[in-house]
Amino acid sequence: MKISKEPISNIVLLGYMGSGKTTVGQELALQMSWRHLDLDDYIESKKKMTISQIIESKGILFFRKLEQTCLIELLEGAEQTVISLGGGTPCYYDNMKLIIEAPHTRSIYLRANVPFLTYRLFPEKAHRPLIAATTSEENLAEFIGKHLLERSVFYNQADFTIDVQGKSPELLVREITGLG
Ligand SMILES: Nc1ncnc2c1ncn2[C@@H]1O[C@H](COP(=O)(O)OP(=O)(O)OP(=O)(O)O)[C@@H](O)[C@H]1O
Ligand SMILES: O=C(O)C1=C[C@@H](O)[C@@H](O)[C@H](O)C1
Ligand SMILES: [Mg+2]
Repeated sequence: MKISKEPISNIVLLGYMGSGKTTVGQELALQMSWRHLDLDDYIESKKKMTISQIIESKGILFFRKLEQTCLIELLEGAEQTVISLGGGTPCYYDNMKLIIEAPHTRSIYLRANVPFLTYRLFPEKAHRPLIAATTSEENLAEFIGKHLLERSVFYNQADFTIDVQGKSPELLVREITGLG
């Protein structure tokens, strides 16, 4: 965790798909009267395409490079801002280093377990290109289990971790604003 006498002026939310980064980020920004920026939304409005369309037409590598460019743009301009990342953002290139070293910025991992993510994501898989093709909850759980294990190495580098299971967005916002 960084040690800084400067006040925190940005919060970055990270975690697996479906952990609530967008939902909690919106609520947190509202409560703090800060700006909310969602990296997936930023990419989509910049390219005027959905993430699914970008990955389908240009490929995953193009998307990951674009994601890093956009991450840097958001971090550079941020002040009193809550930034909700995409699920994979911290796990590519040196993105996690960029997040950790961003000035006046606190990173928070919204952690959820495999059964919870499977339950939440299965009905919503259609607009999430990495899991859209999974055919059953069992297949999805197996995919998430392996994927989360690989990604946790990056997520665990966040300044703070909060477990999200069974908590409303409002309760999560209270936990986040109560962090030291
Ligand atoms: N704390 C919560 N309580 C109840 N439902 C929630 C909560 N957080 C998120 N949700 C719901 O879970 C789903 C996924 O949430 P959300 O889109 O915010 O996740 P995400 O982490 O931004 O996912 P992605 O990485 O795909 O962008 C949405 O239907 C949302 O309404
Ligand atoms: O977990 C991931 O790799 C992704 C999550 C989404 O937020 C999007 O950024 C995209 O669908 C990729
Ligand atoms: Mg999101």
